[in-house]
Amino acid sequence: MPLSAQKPAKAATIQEIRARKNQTPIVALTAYTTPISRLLDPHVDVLLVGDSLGMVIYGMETTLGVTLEMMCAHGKAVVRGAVSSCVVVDMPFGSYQESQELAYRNAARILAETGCAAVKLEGGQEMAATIAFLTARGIPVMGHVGLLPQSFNSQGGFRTQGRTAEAATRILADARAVADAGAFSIVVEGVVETLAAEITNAVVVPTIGIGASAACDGQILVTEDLLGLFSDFTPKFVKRYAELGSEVSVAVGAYAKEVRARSFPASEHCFGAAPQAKRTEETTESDDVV
Ligand SMILES: Nc1nc(=O)c2c([nH]1)NC[C@@H]1CN(c3ccc(C(=O)N[C@@H](CCC(=O)O)C(=O)O)cc3)CN21
Ligand SMILES: CC(C)C(=O)C(=O)O
Ligand SMILES: [Mg+2]
Repeated sequence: MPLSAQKPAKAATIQEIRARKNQTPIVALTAYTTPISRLLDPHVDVLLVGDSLGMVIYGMETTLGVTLEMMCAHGKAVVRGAVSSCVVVDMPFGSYQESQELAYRNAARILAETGCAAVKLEGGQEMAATIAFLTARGIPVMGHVGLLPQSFNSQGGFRTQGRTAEAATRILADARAVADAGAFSIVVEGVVETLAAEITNAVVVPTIGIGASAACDGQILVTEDLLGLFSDFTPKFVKRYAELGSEVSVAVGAYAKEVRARSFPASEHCFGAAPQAKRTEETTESDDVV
């Protein structure tokens, strides 16, 4: 295959994202499937295959039940639809916390199976050594501090973080540790604006906020949230740019009504019977002309 027929190399994209510190904001969104990946790709810098897929497309109540197999399957689908954006895949709960070696094995599997550019993992100072281990061995890592959905049980639910001075100091130290360990960017989730600004000023890599104010170097949202396709909950930080859930409901309601009234399918949706005159002895049921 000639080089020109191949997708543009994504390897440089990590450097491009890293270089966006204090530049124009990084635009990021989640994607879990090829068609959504294709639709979003021209508009965004980063496509995150988030473990939020457990809640958004598998109906789980938290992200704790998401598996490596699910992340690999959806990661592969998103990479297929992405041309110019940098695809990052979340490491699921239990796939990286136990040891640096296990984290490396699972991150390498995600990169090898999906063709994504980087992985993301949740955690601050306690994950810094793991981030250093991966980045030193060729696996780009996006960090994630503040509200950590995989720490649902220890953070007391999906709660805004860093409200006390002590907590804010710890999260700032988390972000510093993750940046020092070699992460190329950091998701900052669910923290008050002053803390998001402090973190963004303190680290040399871009911060990508979700529920973390405009003080960050970029923004990310769950795509289904902004499209109005997910309504189990709507956090305060979500802005709905469309109401596709309502549109789906209207369209499907119209289809159901027409099927019941036998007005769908109409003649233009039907394969006409072959004209009698053209039928020959050798025509069989199976090769009937449509
Ligand atoms: N669809 C979806 N969107 C998300 O943003 C998202 C997921 N799923 N799944 C994984 C995590 C969970 N997230 C969440 C979920 C709920 C709130 C929430 O209800 N927050 C309250 C504030 C709670 C508090 O601080 O006490 C809010 O009103 O925003 C926040 C983040 C973010 N992530
Ligand atoms: C919301 C983003 C940051 C995420 O981690 C996810 O979608 O899983
Ligand atoms: Mg996630």
